[in-house]
Amino acid sequence: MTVMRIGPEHGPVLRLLAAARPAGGRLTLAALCGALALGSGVGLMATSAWLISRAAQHPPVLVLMVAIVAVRAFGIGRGVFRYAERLIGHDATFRVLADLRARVYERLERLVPAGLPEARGGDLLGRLVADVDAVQDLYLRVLLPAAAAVLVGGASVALAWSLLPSAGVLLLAGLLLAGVVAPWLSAAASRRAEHRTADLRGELTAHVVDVLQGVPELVAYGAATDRLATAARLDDGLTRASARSAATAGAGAAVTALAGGLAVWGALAVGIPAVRSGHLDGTLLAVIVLLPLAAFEVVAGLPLAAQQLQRVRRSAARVFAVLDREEPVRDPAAPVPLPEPPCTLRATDLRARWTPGGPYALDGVSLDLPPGRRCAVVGPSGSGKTTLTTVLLRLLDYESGLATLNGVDLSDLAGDDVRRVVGLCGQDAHLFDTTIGENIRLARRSATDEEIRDALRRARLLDWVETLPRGLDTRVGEEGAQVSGGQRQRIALARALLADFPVLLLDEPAEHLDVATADELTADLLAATEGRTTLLVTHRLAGLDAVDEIVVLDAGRVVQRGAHAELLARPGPYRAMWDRERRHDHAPR
Ligand SMILES: Nc1ncnc2c1ncn2[C@@H]1O[C@H](COP(=O)(O)OP(=O)(O)OP(=O)(O)O)[C@@H](O)[C@H]1O
Repeated sequence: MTVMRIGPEHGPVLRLLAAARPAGGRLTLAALCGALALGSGVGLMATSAWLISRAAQHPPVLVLMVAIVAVRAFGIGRGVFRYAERLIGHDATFRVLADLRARVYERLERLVPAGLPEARGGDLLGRLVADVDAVQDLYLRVLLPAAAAVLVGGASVALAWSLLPSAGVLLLAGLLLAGVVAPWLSAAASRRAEHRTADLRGELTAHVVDVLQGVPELVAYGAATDRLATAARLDDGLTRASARSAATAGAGAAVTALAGGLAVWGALAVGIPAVRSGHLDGTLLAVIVLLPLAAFEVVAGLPLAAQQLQRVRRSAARVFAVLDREEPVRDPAAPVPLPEPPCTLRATDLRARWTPGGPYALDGVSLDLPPGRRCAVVGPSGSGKTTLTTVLLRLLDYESGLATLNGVDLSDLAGDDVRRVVGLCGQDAHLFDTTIGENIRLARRSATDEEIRDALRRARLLDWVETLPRGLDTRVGEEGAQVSGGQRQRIALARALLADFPVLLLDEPAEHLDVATADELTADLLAATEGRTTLLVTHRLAGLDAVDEIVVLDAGRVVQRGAHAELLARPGPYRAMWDRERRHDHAPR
């Protein structure tokens, strides 16, 4: 049997169903338990109705025994099956969600930084958390209740029909009104509101994250009021959309209650004449009258489910938009195995840009990094330094020219393999809210405390760590907030040193530090990387006499290259940058 392949050309709901295929068995079992729970409810009502009527005739108690046992069984079964349905249904759903969330996260990892130019952090967070959460409703609140409603609704109609066909027809009509027409109307009325809800929630999360991250600037510039007003406006929109959804849900519930009431009256209207004419046993009248009460419980959740389906559709579309996003760098179908170290990284005449048709951020850049060589790339802001490291890390494809690792084209290697050999310590290296030791151990889980100390020693931070009462176990706070900027960068450097990448890229590691701290850090990291293949991106020139070659970039092109002394010896951009830096450093403050 061929299984239909579901892909991006299909709707989001169909794709969610396909995503649940591995949990199909569990979901079916949950649906069955749900149907048995609702069926027990209907059975309980019908049997109790008969029992009460029959008991009023004072028959021998043995006549009632089977019904009494059935009432007990249905009563217990209702609770047990409901519990089993919740347990199995949630277990299956959370497995599907965990898998989906992991897929979204993996895709985000591959998309950043070039594949999501317009993305906002909060919106992505919303997609990863709230939207993935929202799709659980498809399984728990739409599929399972709908499956149970079809099974139990059908069985209830069949039971009513077998007792009195006209009561069966009335029950069927009522159930169709409450279980098909009301949900359809609810879905139609709430489609816009539900779609707006998912989008507004994403916008509000993005805005709130943006505001929270910028609290110091907003307070300093007195701009908080404006940003809070925008948050309040988005929140109002969300409240209005939610109120509309709630009103529609209320209307759906009202239609269901009305249909249920009409079905009870209808059953009375056809049942009494049937008893009078002898077509229905008097003890069964209570059964056909009370049966709709239980049967309508089966469809009561469907208008809300139809509404939730709209919400799920929108959230799923937002999740699939991330999953379908084209990767900025495509791994080859059959990647070439990673060459063994020592490694030579070479770039020849590289041209690369961030957007197709946009300006070239790198326009003919060549670079040679044989084992042990240290190069610095300098140049004004926007000259393409970071773009070069991004290409060498295989996070952005180059358009022409060639970049090779031991002679193998980077494009023939898997990106993850390249990043096993070429490591980055960036200007905003992230510190996790844990201890200094754990932040460094991230580079190598098996590292011993002694190896971590050694990395810290090379990053010139060990003396400071040893003065701390808790040493390596000192917590660094969120984003390293409890350590200074210089210490943060040194922890990141120690991490990169511990990882022991054959080729190390350092992208402006001293960027956010004051001049004295920055120069000290640069000197220390140059001492720590002696003899290692290193590319240092910087716009400060102090200390660069220690590297083998300096490449000067401007507007994506190499405008000068050579050793520090050579470049200073002749007029040119490097000497102009150097003179500017000196003047700035010696200017009175
Ligand atoms: N993620 C990105 N998406 C789109 N364009 C980008 C991105 N990153 C950089 N660019 C563009 O590429 C060009 C080179 O930027 P790049 O960040 O490489 O310069 P840089 O020399 O590292 O600058 P700085 O010293 O300020 O970090 C710039 O015009 C910049 O606007």
